[in-house]
Amino acid sequence: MTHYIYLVRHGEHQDAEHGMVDGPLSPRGRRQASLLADRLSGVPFDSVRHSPLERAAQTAQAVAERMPSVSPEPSALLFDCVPTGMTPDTPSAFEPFFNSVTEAEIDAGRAQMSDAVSEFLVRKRGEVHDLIITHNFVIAWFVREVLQAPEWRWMTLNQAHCGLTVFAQKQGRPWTLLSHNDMAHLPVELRTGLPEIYPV
Ligand SMILES: O=C(O)[C@@H](CO)OP(=O)(O)O
Repeated sequence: MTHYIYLVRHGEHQDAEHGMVDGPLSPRGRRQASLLADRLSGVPFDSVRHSPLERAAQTAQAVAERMPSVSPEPSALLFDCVPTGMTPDTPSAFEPFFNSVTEAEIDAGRAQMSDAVSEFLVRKRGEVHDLIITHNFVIAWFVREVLQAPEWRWMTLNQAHCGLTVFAQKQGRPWTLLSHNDMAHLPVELRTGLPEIYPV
């Protein structure tokens, strides 16, 4: 009996290039969400939870349209957030980003991620399939947590729009990262949301 958690970053949103913090999916984002729904259509999901932001809610809706038995539910623990600040080990290339984030935002992000890990990374009994549709930084934090990597490393992990990351846990075993940012369901022109240059 295995508990699976499928983590997906929402599809591309319409006004991302204008710096808008939220918005509906772009036409490309709707295609990504539809291909994601095809990809996941054979999975017997027990739950679908998503960030309350519109781009994540619309991505969850696209999956639910293909699977009438699932009812997506929003969770405030899956909002976009910044889980930690700059540390002595963080690559200096990230300094401009962290300079733009306030201490209050980081405190809130840290508290949110602590609660999210307690809520979502908990072993459920039996064969379980949970889907989580959320944001790049939230998935990065969960992956870092499963790998037990130092805190600062979340910032170096990236997921494409509608990329698929899967965790699994067998009874009595730790969480395993089965796949990370799998984009096999997305044609090359829909593989968006990754950095053009990866800072190291
Ligand atoms: O703003 C971003 O780059 C990421 C951070 O998590 O958010 P989103 O996945 O919503 O694009």
